[in-house]
Order: sequence, then C-alpha cells, then structure tokens
Amino acid sequence: MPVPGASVVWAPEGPAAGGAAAEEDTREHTGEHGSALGVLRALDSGPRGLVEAEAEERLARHGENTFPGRRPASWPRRFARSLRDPFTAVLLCLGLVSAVMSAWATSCVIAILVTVSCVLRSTGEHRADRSAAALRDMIATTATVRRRPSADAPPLTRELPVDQLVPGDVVLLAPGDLVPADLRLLRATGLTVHEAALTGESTPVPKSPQNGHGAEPARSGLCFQGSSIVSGTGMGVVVATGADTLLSGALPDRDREPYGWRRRSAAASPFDRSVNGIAWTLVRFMLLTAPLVLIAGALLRGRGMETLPFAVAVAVGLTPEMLPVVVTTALARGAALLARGGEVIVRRLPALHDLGAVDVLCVDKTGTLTQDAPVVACAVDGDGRDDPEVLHWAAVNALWTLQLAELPAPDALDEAILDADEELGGGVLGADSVEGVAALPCGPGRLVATAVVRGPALYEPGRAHTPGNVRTLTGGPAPTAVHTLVVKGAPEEVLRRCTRRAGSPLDDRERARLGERAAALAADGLRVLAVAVAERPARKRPYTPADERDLTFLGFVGLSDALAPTAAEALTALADRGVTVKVLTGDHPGTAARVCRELGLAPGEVVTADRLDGLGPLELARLATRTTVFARCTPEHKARVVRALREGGGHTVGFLGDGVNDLSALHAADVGICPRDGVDVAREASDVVLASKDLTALERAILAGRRSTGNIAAYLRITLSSNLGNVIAMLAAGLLLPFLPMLPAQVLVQNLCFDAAQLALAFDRPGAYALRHPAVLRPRALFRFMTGFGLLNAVADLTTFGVLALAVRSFDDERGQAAFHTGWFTENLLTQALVMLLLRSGRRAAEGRTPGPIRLAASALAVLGLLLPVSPVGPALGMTVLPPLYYGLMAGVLALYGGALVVARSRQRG
Ligand SMILES: Nc1ncnc2c1ncn2[C@@H]1O[C@H](COP(=O)(O)OP(=O)(O)OP(=O)(O)O)[C@@H](O)[C@H]1O
Ligand SMILES: [Mg+2]
Repeated sequence: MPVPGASVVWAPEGPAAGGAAAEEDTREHTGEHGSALGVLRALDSGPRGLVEAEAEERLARHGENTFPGRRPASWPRRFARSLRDPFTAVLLCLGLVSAVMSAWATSCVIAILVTVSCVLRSTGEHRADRSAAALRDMIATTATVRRRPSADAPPLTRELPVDQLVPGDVVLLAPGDLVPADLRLLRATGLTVHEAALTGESTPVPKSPQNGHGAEPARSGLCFQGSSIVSGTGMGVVVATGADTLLSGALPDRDREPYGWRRRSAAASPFDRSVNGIAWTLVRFMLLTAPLVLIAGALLRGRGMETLPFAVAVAVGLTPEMLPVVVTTALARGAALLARGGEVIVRRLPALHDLGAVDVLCVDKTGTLTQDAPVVACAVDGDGRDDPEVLHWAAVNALWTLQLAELPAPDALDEAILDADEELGGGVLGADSVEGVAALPCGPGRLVATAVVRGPALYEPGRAHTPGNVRTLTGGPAPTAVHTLVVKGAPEEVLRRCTRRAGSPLDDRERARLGERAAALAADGLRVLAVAVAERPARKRPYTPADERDLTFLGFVGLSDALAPTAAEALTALADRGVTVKVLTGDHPGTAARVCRELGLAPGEVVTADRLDGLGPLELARLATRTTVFARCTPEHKARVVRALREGGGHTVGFLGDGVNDLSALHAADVGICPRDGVDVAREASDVVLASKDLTALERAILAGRRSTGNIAAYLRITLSSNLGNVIAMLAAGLLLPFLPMLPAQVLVQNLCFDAAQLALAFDRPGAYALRHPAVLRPRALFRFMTGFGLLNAVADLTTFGVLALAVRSFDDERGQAAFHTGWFTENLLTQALVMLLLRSGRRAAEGRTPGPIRLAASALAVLGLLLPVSPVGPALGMTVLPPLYYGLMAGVLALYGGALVVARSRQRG
C-alpha cells in the first residue's frame, strides 16, 4: 500500500522500472516536496524520527518490510521449480510420446515417477530450509533507526530488525550496510552506493540529498532497497517498504533460488560444471537411446512402431531420474546437520557441494584470522622514542573523523586510539580540546584518514611534547585563522605525503629509514599507523584528498590485534584436508607475514598488491598460485587474485572475509564465506555464513560438502553402471531374441524399485579416503567407471540368459517367454542389490560399516526380486514361477559377479 505523500518523494527510474512515466514522476517530484523538510512533512515524520507508538501503528497498516529475496517460497512454487531440471524434462517428453501412442501404462508410470521425484525434492528443500530458518533469524540484518519513545522524549538511535521498518522511519547508513527500504536522503557525507542489484551497474554511484536540479534530479537523492553502502555515511527517511519498494515492484518474481539447478552468476559454478555437466551429457545420451532401439528393431527384426513402448521404457530405464532428488537430499541433509550444530548456515544449497570441492581458500586477515579488537601497544616518534603526542594527534584525528563523518559505530582502530589516549590522561574529549572542521575518512582503497581542526599545531622541534603542552597550544582561545590537517594511515601512504619532519625537510633517504622503522614495528605483528600534521590558512572551501600533502611527520602508533582463538587450529586442519590457504589483506606486509607465522602458515615471499597492477592474466595466475600472502590489497586486488586462481589456475576457490573491502572477492569466489559478525553486505554476498565464532566449523562444513558429493558420486556410479549394463543387455537380447526381452511394464517396475532403493545412497557415509581431498565429480572418470562396470553388468545379464536357456529350455511358447522375463527381472534386482553394497563409496567397500538405510534398501531389492514373481502381483505383470535349477545356477552367477566387482573395484582409483 503506497504511503500518502510517498509517491511525491519517490521516483522509480532506471532499466527496471524505466520509461517516460518515471521521468515524468521525477520532474513532478522536484517541486515543493523536493526539499528534505518537505519530504519529511509529506511522510508525517521529522529529523528526530518517529514516535515508537506511531511506528507500531504504521507497521500494522503497511505490513512488514520483507526483502523480496527473503520471502520463503510457497509450496506450489517449490513444486514448479523442482519440475525444471533436465531429467524431469526428458521424462515428461517420454511420457508425452507414450500418451500420444496410447501407451497408457507407460505414461502412468512416468507420471508417478515425476510426481514422486518432485515431491521428494521439494520436501527435502523445505526441511533444509526449516532447519536453517532459526539460524537465519540469528544472522538477520538490522537497520540503524532513530526513534523516540514518546513525543517529547529525545530521539534514540537503535538497531531494528529490517522487517519492522515503516515509512517515515529515519535510518542511518554506514559502509557495509544494506539499504533496508527505499529511502529519501536527508543528509550524506561522501556517500557512495552499489546499485548492481537494481541496475546491474557494478561501480558505486555517489548519492547526495540535493533538491533535484540538474540532469538526473531524483535518483541521486534516493537510496533503493537491495543496494548497499560502499563508503561514506548518510541519513534518510523511509519512503517505501515491503512490496512497495522499487525492487519488489520491478522484480516480482525475483525469489532467490537457493536450491536451483542454475546459478545466480553467468560464470559456471563447480556445481554446474560437475553435476549439471554430467546431467546434460546423460540427457543427450538418453535422447539417443529411444530412436536407436527403434531403428535397430526395424532394421534387424523388421519391427515397426509396436516397439515404441519398449524403446521408451529403455530410455526411461537409463535415466538417472532420481539424480535431482539424491542431489537435493544429500545436500539438504548435509546443510541441515550443519545448521542443527548451530555452526554453519548454507544460504545456497549447491554451495555445500562447491565447499567440498574447494582446494584453495583465501582469507582476509583483520577480523577473520584476528579478532579485530586492536589495542594500542606503542606510540613512538621517528626515532623510536615513546611520544604521547603522536597518540594525542592520532586521537584528534580519530575523534573528528568519527564525529564529522557520523559513523554510527567507530572503526576498531579509532576506538582503540581514543581509549588509549583517554587512559593517558584526560584525552581529547576534554573540554579544552580542539574543534573539528572537516573529515576525510578512509575507505576501500583509501588508506589514510584526515581530520581538519581549527587552530595551529605549533609543532616545533625541541618543544616539550607533553599532552598538556599540546592541549594548551591548540586548545584555549585558538587563533581561528589557522586550520590543522591531522592525517593518519598506512605508513607508506602517509610518508609519501610528508615533506618535513620535526621542522627539518624530509628527504628520500630519511623517508626510507622511517619506512624501515614502520616495517620493524609491523614485523612484531603490530598494525602500524603513521601520524602527520600540516597547518593551512583557515578557509571555507571544502577539503579534498588533494590537500593531503606537504605534511610534517610526527610518528607511528602501533596496535596489537589478538589472533582469533581457533584460527591456528582451523588452518592446520584445512591444510591436512588438502586445502591451500592464502591470505589477502589490506594491511602492511610485515604485519601480515608475522600473523601468518604465528598461525603456523609459512608466508614465503609476501607480495604487495601494487605488483599485480601491470600483470597479464597468465602471469597473475602464476604469481597467485605460488604466493601465500598478498598485502596492501584493495578490494579489487582481492577479487583479481581470486579470479586469477579460478580462471587461470583452475582451482575451486573459497573466500572467507567479513568486511566491505571483501565484497568483490566474496562475489568473485566459487564459494563466499562470511563470519556471523561480518558486515551486512558481506553476509548478503556470501553463500555460507559461519554462525559461531569457531573457525574450525569451516573444516566441518567442508567435510559435510565432501560427504554430500561422495554420496552423489556413489549414486551416479551405481545407477549409471547398472543402467548402462541393462541397456546393453536389452539391446543385445532384443536383437538376438525373436520376442521382447522384457515387457515395458516390467522394465518400468524394475526401474521404480531401483529408484526407490537408490534414494538410500543419499544417506551413505563415504569412507575416510573420500574426505581426505577436495571432492570433485570428474565426468571423465565417471563415464569410464560407467562403461567398465556397465559391461561387467551386461556380461552378468548375458550369463543369466545362458542360465535361463539351461533352466527353462524352450522360449517358443508364452510360458517360456514369461519365464525368461521373470528370470531376468529377478537377476536384475539381485545384482542391483549386490552393486549397491559393493560399489557404494570409498576405495574399499569394507571401509566403514554400510549405513542402515543402504543395507535395508539392498535387502528390500533382493526380497522383491525373489518374491514379486511368486506373489499375486506376479501374474499381473506377466511373470511366472521359475524352476529350482534357475535359483541354484543364479546363486553361482551372483557369486562370480560379486567376486568380479570386488576385484575390479579394488583396481579402481578413488
Ligand atoms: N581508521 C583508520 N584510520 C587510518 N587508517 C586506517 C584506518 N583504518 C584502516 N586504515 C589503513 O588502511 C589499511 C587497509 O585497511 P583495510 O580495512 O583495507 O584492511 P585491513 O583491515 O587492514 O585488513 P583486512 O583486509 O585483512 O581486513 C590499514 O592497514 C590501515 O593502514
Ligand atoms: Mg577485514
């Protein structure tokens, strides 16, 4: 329901909503309501936010503000979605062909197969969804809102679950936030927003609350739900929520498809490459089968279209139609187990498979390997002597970047510096402290932060640099004609901008010496910030990064950041599991190297990311493969390294990161992983969220992925080889015998039994061997397996024909043919049971105990094979009772076949 007045402040535009109407809207909205105040008035709100009671009432009126991607899919939609996979499509085609040919039994069985498969899949997904739902709430995104408890109470800033937002709410925005609803900006400082979700545009766009003059009036003053804040801060008023937002309106069907066969991005995921790749190859193969059977029958036996039901049955028999079900069940079970452990949330089901395939894991350092709770360890001048004044100026910078940039939460480094300064005696928060004029905070790719304060720095060589001294010099009735720029940031960046040090000029040699001092601090594992100042005549003109030059160097602040308690253990476990870990950090190379060493990761030669800039894709891939630590990475560098490893190095790459500067890399990786306390956008961009602080959970998640893949592989191996064996035997028999080797109904019933039994493979427990290395489904190896074991299976079938010839003697009459059908049917079910037990997973079948469901399924198959023909159903399916000789001989065939399977399997790799 649109808000009264909202339409006048809200102008959908761009390719999604586009068109002339939108433009007209825009023009209309730049009128009297264009001003921030007008907007607030139209929404019956104010800069101090809504009163809680009023907000509650609006929530009842407008409904919850659910993000379109997060609405749970309805049952019909789930069901419809599960119809969209290649096998179901093939089955439906075959069913249609049968229906057209009036082969009603066949099309009925196919319809049952499709329905069962779809129901099973959607139930599996639903179950996985439910077990993750509670955890998902735990990591739900919040918005920072300003509200008042009562009409005359002062406003409070608090975190509110995004779904509770209402039109008129005043929201604060900071880097890493997702825009929680459609907002009209009231204020912004250096705000840039990533709008790719709406426009596909990947570069951030600047936003400011202008009153709408110029070429693109309204859009730059609006922030849309689904976009994210890259840098800067802002405040805006909510103009549309829930279904009224631009994202909802423009993309009504944009349910995220966490369990879909197709992936979100254009680049193929490992899941697409392996599971889908195999699936499509099989589909092509199957589509060839039916015509092949028809043609062979026509050419060699002069049969016509009467073979069609049989041909269709053979094609259906070859289809691993339960593959989507097994895949979903295996993955959903893995994801549900992880969620139940309370440790890991898999946001996109195929990502669990991809996680099992990861062979290179890139991690960022700060906040992932370390706790991101820095503490000031030292503040020294250029000669390494303790100098409290350095800390004091760093604190001045921290305070005013914080205050003027209106960051809702202080940066961890700034917070540590302010704490330390306060401890040193009073701190800059005291009454006589300097007053800030402007701030240029740091951000992705910008490694320095500048605050401009009123008054001179009066930094003279030989002065007593006590905090008190500085305060009297800069505080009090400061001359207003002078501004001091206070700069702190990465040592090399700050030193580059310095021309003086303690009154004397700073030459290149001295700069290099200072750089070495910073490196020495970093080598101790400290995070190092350099501090510098400059005096300028006071001015009205805004300050820009171009003003950060001709600085006077003051000293360094060193901060220690404790390691995450489980990081070392987690990295060792990953290495043992065949995952190579690489560290991509924005920090100093020295700090990065030291942290790695402490975590037991040999850093080797640390590469600073500026070395990547000139490299071509091939060189980059080579460098990325042999390097363990990349330092001074911009967000783009991180993404480039990840891409190079994926595309050039042929690796499956996971990226674990928590910050805004990790966003591109999270997108670029095969699997994006984010710790629970990462920023909103990072969580939103990731496929897997670690819900606990424990990094070792990652290893367990990877193992869960490998287990799922192992089960899928076992299913494919078993199904494909026995299906192929059957088809070969069927073709051979069809051509050798003057009658159909099996009736279509029997083929389908047998197929139904196989399918039901093979579902148990989703519950397999792959042996330890399968978990030792990244799990990848290799189509080639699979097809080789399928051919080898398929032929073996066909040999068993052909031997059975011999056995039947001995036991039954004559196939001339109907009784004889029924006996043939029955004999083969029984043998098929028995061999299938054997194959399930002997080929399931691991190099040695004896590895680990066979899980209960598989034992049960195999026994059920064997029992069905033996009893179905003699049961009342037998005659209905055209089956008959077999002579005892058959069973005796059959036992021999089975023993031989089992022996051959064990021998052949032990020669197999993997
Ligand atoms: N508040 C700040 N003030 C000044 N400089 C800063 C501030 N925050 C970060 N920097 C500088 O920017 C550099 C890069 O920061 P960035 O956030 O990109 O990465 P990081 O947090 O050091 O490491 P990681 O990539 O592992 O998270 C820091 O090493 C520091 O030199
Ligand atoms: Mg980080």
